[in-house]
Amino acid sequence: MEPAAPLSYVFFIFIVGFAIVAIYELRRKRLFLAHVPGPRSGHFLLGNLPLLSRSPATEVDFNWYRKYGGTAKFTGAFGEQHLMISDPKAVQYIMQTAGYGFVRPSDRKEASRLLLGQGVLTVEGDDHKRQRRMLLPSFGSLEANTFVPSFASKAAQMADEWAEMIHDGHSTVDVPSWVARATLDAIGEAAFDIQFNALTDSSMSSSSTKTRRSPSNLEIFMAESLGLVPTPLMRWWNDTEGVAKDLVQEKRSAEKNGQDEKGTLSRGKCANDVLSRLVHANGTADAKVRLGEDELLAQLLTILLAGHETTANSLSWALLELSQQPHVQARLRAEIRAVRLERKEPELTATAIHSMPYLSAVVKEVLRFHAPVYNTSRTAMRDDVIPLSRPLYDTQGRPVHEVMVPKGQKVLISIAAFNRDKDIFGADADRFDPERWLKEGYVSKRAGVGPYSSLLTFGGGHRACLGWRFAVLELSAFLVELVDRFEFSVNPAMKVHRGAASIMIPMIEGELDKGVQLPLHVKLASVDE
Ligand code: HEM
Repeated sequence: MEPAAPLSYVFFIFIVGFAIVAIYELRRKRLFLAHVPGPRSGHFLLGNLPLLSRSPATEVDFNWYRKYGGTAKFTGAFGEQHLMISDPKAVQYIMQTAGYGFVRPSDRKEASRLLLGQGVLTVEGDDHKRQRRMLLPSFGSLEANTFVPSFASKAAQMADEWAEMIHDGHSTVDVPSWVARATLDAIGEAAFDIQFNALTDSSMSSSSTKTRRSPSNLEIFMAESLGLVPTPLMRWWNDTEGVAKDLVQEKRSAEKNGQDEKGTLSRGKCANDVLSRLVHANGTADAKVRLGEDELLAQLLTILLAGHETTANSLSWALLELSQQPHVQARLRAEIRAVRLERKEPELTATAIHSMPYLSAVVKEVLRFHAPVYNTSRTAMRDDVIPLSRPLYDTQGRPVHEVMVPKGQKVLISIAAFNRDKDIFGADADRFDPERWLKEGYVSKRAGVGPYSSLLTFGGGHRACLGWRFAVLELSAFLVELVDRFEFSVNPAMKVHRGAASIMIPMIEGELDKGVQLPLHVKLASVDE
């Protein structure tokens, strides 16, 4: 009888086999993208990832858009080739036409699942369709409109605090730390009818972006290596190792108890807030589509995470832009005051906001120019062909109007670069100018993938942001209250840095270690303006 092969041989054969399969797969994928242009790989192990992770947010996206158009390949960890795409037709195909043919990468989903549970942000396919169908009615325009007075009252509460801080005619306010708390209060009330009282409790700094910073090579390596662990193994790890899961569970129980005290979850009472509406809709839905208790609770954390820092950071960027462009600020203030004077309403309403075209143009331009979610990832579920609006050229200089991608191809959709596309937003797309939205036909409507105008800021297709109407109205309500009362300016010597966290945060050059911050000068706006 032959002696059993020593374990080391088996291990060696396994490693060699694994390496052969991996190299074959890498080469096969490379062939697909042979004619796609892109930068040289940087780091020997991590490719272009250190450049992408450590550059100011959106800088690489804009450089590659200028150099290669809306389609470029780049190198990820272990030599794997990725696509960066902002070409409008390609984005439309990936996010909309291909249905669930392109999904969120499984490693990212598992990380989100740990944090959020099985909410609409983390599930795919039929589960996603079902959850989204249950959620959609709670996020309609009528529903969002009802929250305008509540958004405005949170803004007014913050404005009162700022007014108290003004001495000798002005004050310096670190905008993100305030707006993070005010928008947390706003989403708490609108989504759950919960008073977080973050504005009155300054120790409750809600912004998790405070602790985020640019990752080291080791951190990038760890994140990418995690992606190589098969999904079932990660799931097993999550389910059994469970420390993080316990934490999430604790959160869920706390939320559940809070809601149960009011009888909202258990009785399905239909109050105004998103969660109550959802619970009510769920209670009356067909059993086949109804969300389980875990799924319901997962939506809670999802909405809080998806809907809070995004809006808070947009507001910071909006106030920075207004500080840098006093003429835009003055024109906006004039419109706000004229409409308020004419309507003489005791509180701000959605109808008043809808009768301010310049406000709408400013909000759109801020969301275009400073999209807080500046990119999003997808993985191809099958070999596929992505159509392009603008051709690439093969080695013989022949135009190619589509890109063939293999199953498993990772795609980074650059929301930021899409929002600067000159074919959609005009030759001056790199300039902040709300005026473009007021000129009939200036912004092309052909790129109809996003839910809000021609922007990709809220994603698009079947996974488009559910809370975009809330975000737009919340931003508008805050701007109305703040710009009516204050004049904003900025120290021209201060260089603002577009911080690359998972969302884009304002930071200050020379003080990046302090995390998110944006000190602006604030004084009471003259009443005669
Ligand atoms: C300026 C503010 C906001 C921005 C820029 C933003 C952006 C986005 C983007 C880009 C996506 C799609 C991500 C992808 O396709 O991978 C998304 C999804 C989502 N957003 Fe927002 N969002 C904002 C505010 C909100 C608010 C206020 C809420 C809730 C009240 C919300 C809830 C959601 C949910 C639930 C999803 C997941 C939708 C799905 O997967 O079907 N967002 N958001």
